[in-house]
Amino acid sequence: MKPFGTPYSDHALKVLLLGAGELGKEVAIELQRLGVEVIAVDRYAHAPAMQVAHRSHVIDMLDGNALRGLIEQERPDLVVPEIEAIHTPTLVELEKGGLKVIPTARAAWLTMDREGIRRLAAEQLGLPTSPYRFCDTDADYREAVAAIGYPFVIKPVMSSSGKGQSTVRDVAGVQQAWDYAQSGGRAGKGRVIVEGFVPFDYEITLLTVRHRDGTCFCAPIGHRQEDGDYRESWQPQPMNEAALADAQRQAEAITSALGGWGVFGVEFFVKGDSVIFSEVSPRPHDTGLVTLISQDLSEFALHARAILGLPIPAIRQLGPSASCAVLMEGEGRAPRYHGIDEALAEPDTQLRIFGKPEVKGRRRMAVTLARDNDIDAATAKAIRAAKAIRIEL
Ligand SMILES: Nc1ncnc2c1ncn2[C@@H]1O[C@H](COP(=O)(O)OP(=O)(O)OP(=O)(O)O)[C@@H](O)[C@H]1O
Ligand SMILES: NCC(=O)N[C@@H]1O[C@H](COP(=O)([O-])[O-])[C@@H](O)[C@H]1O
Ligand SMILES: [Mg+2]
Repeated sequence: MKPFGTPYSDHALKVLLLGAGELGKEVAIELQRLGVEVIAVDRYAHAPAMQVAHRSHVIDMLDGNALRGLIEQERPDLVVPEIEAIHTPTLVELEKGGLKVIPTARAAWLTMDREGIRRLAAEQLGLPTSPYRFCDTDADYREAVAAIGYPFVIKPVMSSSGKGQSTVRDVAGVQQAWDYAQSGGRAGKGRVIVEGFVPFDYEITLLTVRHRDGTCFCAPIGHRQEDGDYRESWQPQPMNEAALADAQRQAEAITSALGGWGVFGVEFFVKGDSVIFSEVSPRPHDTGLVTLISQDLSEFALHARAILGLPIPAIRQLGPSASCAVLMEGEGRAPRYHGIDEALAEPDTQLRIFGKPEVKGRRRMAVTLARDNDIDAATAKAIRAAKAIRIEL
């Protein structure tokens, strides 16, 4: 293996993070600990990962020319996508010329669009999924609704964190859900997916790590979502052996089809023994923030090790744990955080404040982490800590 260099020198090992949010901030910290030079990129200044990177750039990552220009200027050893909204065809092109993209440019391209990953999972690999249809027009949509029936979930094909997503229970909600999907996608108006609603018992994220010595799995993470965005997550989610084995089999199938090295967040719905694939992130997952307190190597440390070609001989569980997202709603800049002392008063509790410079609408600003004797106690403790925090604009 090549020796690691020194940051700011001409032999530095350079990582370009495309997306500089809270997940990238933790990846940047882990890379820094290994002496890697980290360059953070996002659409706005002072993004969380920029605050801990060696250097940063503000560009529109959906602009192929801007993206190409920056990569040619920085000449990184690795490009690490942190969000989906990137001009991935440019990454595919540059990869042909030798650029290394994590996990692969094709994986970033396929997963930025719900259609790419759904067709790969359901039609090529035969994984069980909800029934689905893709629609471009109002007429397609009406046909899809008739075919799929109620309740259904509609999402823009390009969106994340529940943006533009609705669950529709009867005919009264059909039009409003279409209008919301047309305004909530990151690429503006366009294609949507209509999915049959899966009446699951619980849902999980199975963090799957592809590294130089093979594939390994973290213990399953259970989570609760509201408006398509995660509120609390906990680990380990109890599962029967058959369901866990099936989830691991499906995670292995989808991640090996995507290829490359790194952490993947594979999302499943579980009903009884049946495990239904939902989607996959070829990068650390927000519900995996719990691993900051539940594992000796968090999902961010695992991502850093995997992408650098380092060994992962073991992942140690530290005990039942939970995370709770701290959201803020409103409009303004430079918020103040009150109640941090109260939030950290109980043992085995931690907090990460992301340092986001601005709020417009609803935004995740921090996360609380807790460990306890069981997942219910850990979740209740993480929620108490989150409730203690008041964010003032
Ligand atoms: N077909 C479905 N049936 C039942 N629930 C669903 C379905 N699709 C989505 N959901 C619910 O909405 C949540 C968010 O959906 P999904 O993961 O597809 O959105 P997302 O915008 O990609 O979110 P993220 O980027 O945070 O992963 C799911 O975790 C689940 O709780
Ligand atoms: N579900 C995906 C997810 O959690 N992504 C995380 O949120 C950031 C965007 O936050 P913002 O919308 O507040 O800028 C992203 O950069 C990533 O860290
Ligand atoms: Mg999801």
